[in-house]
Amino acid sequence: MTQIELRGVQKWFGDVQVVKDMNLAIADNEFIVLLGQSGCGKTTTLRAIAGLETIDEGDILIDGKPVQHMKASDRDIAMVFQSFSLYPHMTVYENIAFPLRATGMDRAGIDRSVREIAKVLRITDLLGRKPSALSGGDMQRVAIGRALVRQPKAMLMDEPIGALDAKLREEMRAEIKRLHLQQGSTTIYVTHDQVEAMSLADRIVVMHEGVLQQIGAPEEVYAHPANLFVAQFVGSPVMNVAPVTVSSNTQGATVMMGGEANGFAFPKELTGKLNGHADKPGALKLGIRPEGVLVEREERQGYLPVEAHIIEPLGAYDIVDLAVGSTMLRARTRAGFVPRAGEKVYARIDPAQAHFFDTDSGRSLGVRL
Ligand SMILES: Nc1ncnc2c1ncn2[C@@H]1O[C@H](COP(=O)(O)OP(=O)(O)OP(=O)(O)O)[C@@H](O)[C@H]1O
Repeated sequence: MTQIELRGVQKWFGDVQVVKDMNLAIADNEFIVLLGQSGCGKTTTLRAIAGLETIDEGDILIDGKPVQHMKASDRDIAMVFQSFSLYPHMTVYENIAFPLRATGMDRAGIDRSVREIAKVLRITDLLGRKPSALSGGDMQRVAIGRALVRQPKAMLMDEPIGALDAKLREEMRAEIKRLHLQQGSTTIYVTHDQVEAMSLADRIVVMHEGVLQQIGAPEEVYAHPANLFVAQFVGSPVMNVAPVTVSSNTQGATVMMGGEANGFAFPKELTGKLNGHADKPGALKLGIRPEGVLVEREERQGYLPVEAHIIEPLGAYDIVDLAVGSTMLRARTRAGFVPRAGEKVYARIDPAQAHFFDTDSGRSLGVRL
């Protein structure tokens, strides 16, 4: 049982505040991913939890007990870094056994634990090798084995697979997930890669400039981003965001984009849900993911004529840039659906997938249609 809680954590490096009033409660066995751009304070947060960094204000609690004044070695937390940090002169077996030797465990106990974790990580065959004879993925398996072997209260991982090539990263991602499901330890994982975050996390914590932006299950963060930063950081290709104006009559609402001539039809309840933003010029931005921009080759009721500019074939599907007046919208279509750039096609915005944001604060207005 390990719960971790951050209450009002603040951290400065000199004059620069890198973690701002961080509050977070992590449940036992939960896999939490801290996601954000380089420099947003993820690593500092992780290191503070591990005890490798002090904090200036707030509390860090492990199982309800404040630990911010406790030494790293007394917190019983294991950490895995991007650089593998194995002892080069020791075999894989000795590397994994090392943390157990320090605890004074007897030889038979150590042997049992090392073999058990090696089996889980499928590296039994490698126990006799030196790190120099391992692939990058195997080195990281060993580093994970060494971290897990003493059954720590929690496992912290800082971009553990960031240095591996794309194919291996995908493999290791699946393996880390399997390991977590099998071992079930409370895990905090740092990455700037949103695909990694989406695929691993029970909950994602999105950070930006030291400030927690949103905490939620991957599907929640993807489907209901709290603000423009989250909306454009999570999801690939990036969500389209454009300034819009909204007008309405008895039939329905119209969302204008890229000039007055381009109006997309929306249900009439939209205006009521915009909290007065519809009447304020410049107050609104619409966000729509490429899969929410629907494209047809033939004219259809409710679709606007638009011109296809660039077509990016991505194998399973295409990403097509569509000029809607002066605004460019990226749509996701079936492969080859729009045959050529320059083609006139017809587009609609799926109201159920549309997001509306306050221009000034960037906050989502929480409109659900
Ligand atoms: N020891 C330090 N002294 C001064 N500034 C630091 C120190 N460690 C980190 N910083 C700064 O604090 C900010 C947050 O760094 P941090 O490493 O936590 O970010 P990050 O989101 O993990 O980024 P990355 O993915 O690049 O590691 C950065 O601007 C960084 O330059």
